[in-house]
Amino acid sequence: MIEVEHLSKIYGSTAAISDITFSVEPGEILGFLGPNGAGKTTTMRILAGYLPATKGTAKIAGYDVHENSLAIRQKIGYLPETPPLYPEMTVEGFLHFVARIKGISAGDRRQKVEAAMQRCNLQEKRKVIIRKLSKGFRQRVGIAQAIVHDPPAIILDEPTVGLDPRQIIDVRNLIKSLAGTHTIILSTHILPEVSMTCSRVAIINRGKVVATNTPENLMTQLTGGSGYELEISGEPALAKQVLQNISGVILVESMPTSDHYRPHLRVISQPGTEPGKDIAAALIRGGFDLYEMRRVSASLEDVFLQLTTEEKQLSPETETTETETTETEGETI
Ligand SMILES: Nc1ncnc2c1ncn2[C@@H]1O[C@H](COP(=O)(O)OP(=O)(O)OP(=O)(O)O)[C@@H](O)[C@H]1O
Repeated sequence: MIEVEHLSKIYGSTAAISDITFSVEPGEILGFLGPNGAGKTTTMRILAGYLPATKGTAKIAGYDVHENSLAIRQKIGYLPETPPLYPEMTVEGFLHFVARIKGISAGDRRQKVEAAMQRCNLQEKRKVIIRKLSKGFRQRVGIAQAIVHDPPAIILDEPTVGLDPRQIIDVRNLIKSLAGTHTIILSTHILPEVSMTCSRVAIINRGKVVATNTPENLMTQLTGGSGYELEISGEPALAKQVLQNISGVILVESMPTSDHYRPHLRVISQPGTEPGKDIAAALIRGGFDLYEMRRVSASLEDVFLQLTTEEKQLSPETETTETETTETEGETI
């Protein structure tokens, strides 16, 4: 549904994004995760047809976003970081206005606006002036304006920024409820947002996509699976030898402890294996005491930090050398 190929954007001498390639399958929510300045907003704007790329292509529902920027606006709903609202209008009045400028026929408008309000749980606020709404409700109006014409693809740029914890949960649930019938790309710098909301994640850092996968696979791929932490007695080097021969064990390493503590070991196991029972049995057989054994798994945070600090890449990326382009943009509804 969304296909991005070798996309780059250069501002003067700054490469905001550099040769990025990814796709979003119909009905899925892709989290576009990266730290501040990584290039998320730039990518979202290009996808929404508001900013030309320097190089590469982006297609939504088969349309090139640059060559068909008018047609593409019928195919997408876009929520920029700051929702484009008219604060003096009522919720219902504003959504009717948006429906009209998005080309919905007069006969269909009422039904489409009702459907968007229902989806975003806004019926009780229909007569309220937008200025008087809480930030959470304003964000729901922002999402309602993005979906009022029932677009197949939705682009959300940092949709929960500035909301309180309760509002964040509401907006995330709303986004999840849109999956299946819509294809969604959601940019965020918040790690839990992707594991809670998205079926897949593309991690972007310094303008490059450094990994794309499900959150679970990313963790497995980068850590070689989950593992165990052990507290034992005896000589750690000997224990390592014993443990390294167990089927399913990839790596055994000593964990730093001060001298007067018992040795601690970390055992990394192959994805899909559960060698815990064998580990315990081998240690006891080998004459070691096992004081503690804990299951540990990497968090998405570990993966993110690894990818964005060491710039470790799961797939090779190519550098681009490009020159400056001019930019024309105007963020209207
Ligand atoms: N109009 C512009 N002119 C020059 N440089 C820009 C412009 N817009 C963005 N940049 C630069 O491009 C890079 C990517 O910016 P972008 O806003 O896309 O990142 P982001 O991931 O959305 O970050 P944030 O979460 O902080 O908004 C940054 O280095 C930024 O300073």
